[in-house]
Amino acid sequence: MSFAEACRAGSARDWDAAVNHPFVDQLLDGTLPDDRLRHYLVQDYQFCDAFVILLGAAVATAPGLGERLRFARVLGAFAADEDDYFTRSFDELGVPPGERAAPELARPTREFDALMREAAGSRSYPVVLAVLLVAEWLYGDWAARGRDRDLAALAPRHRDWIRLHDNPDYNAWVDWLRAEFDNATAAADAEPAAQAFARAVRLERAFFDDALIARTA
Ligand SMILES: Cc1ncc(CO)c(N)n1
Repeated sequence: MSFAEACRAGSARDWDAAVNHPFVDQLLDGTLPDDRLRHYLVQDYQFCDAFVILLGAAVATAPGLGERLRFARVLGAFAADEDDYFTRSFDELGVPPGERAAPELARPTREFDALMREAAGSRSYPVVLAVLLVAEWLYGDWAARGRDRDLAALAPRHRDWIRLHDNPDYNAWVDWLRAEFDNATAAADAEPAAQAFARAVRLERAFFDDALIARTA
């Protein structure tokens, strides 16, 4: 078992709970109420802010030009496609500018933000990779559940969020990140990376929990 697989196995309860979360079930079924999607996307747009910082830290701490360019390309694609998705969905859901830019943060959002900023500040490539890998791999895992569904029947704000996290480019990026994580942790003290990995998985689960239980603003 690779180190990445061992980390995932060590967090299997939280990982599986997140991948099979009722939020994901409802998203895949097209039954997710708009007020829940709205809450989730408003919080996730704040997640994206620190995620861009984390990708920037990956650019800065990667061992060489090849890896640096890989992160830089993903950063560019993220800044375009993902931001377009948010803008379109916020328009459809009638989210006002203030709530897009500076909403009240839910607790898992604050904690995830803190974890990503800490990881970026650590300037440790394995720790940066651990948090990036969880965010991308876990999202790839739940989105892959859509493969045996008729996604064409879904509203674009549901369908596009699933497809952003399950397409050939995205899947190749997750595979690459996983291999990079295995390499980087083989060459360094892996314990801080393993801890960051476990913390990130807990927060992914909490992030979905919050999306379903939080009160509508
Ligand atoms: C909370 C969360 N985790 C992971 C992703 C995918 O990077 C996302 N958009 N939001």
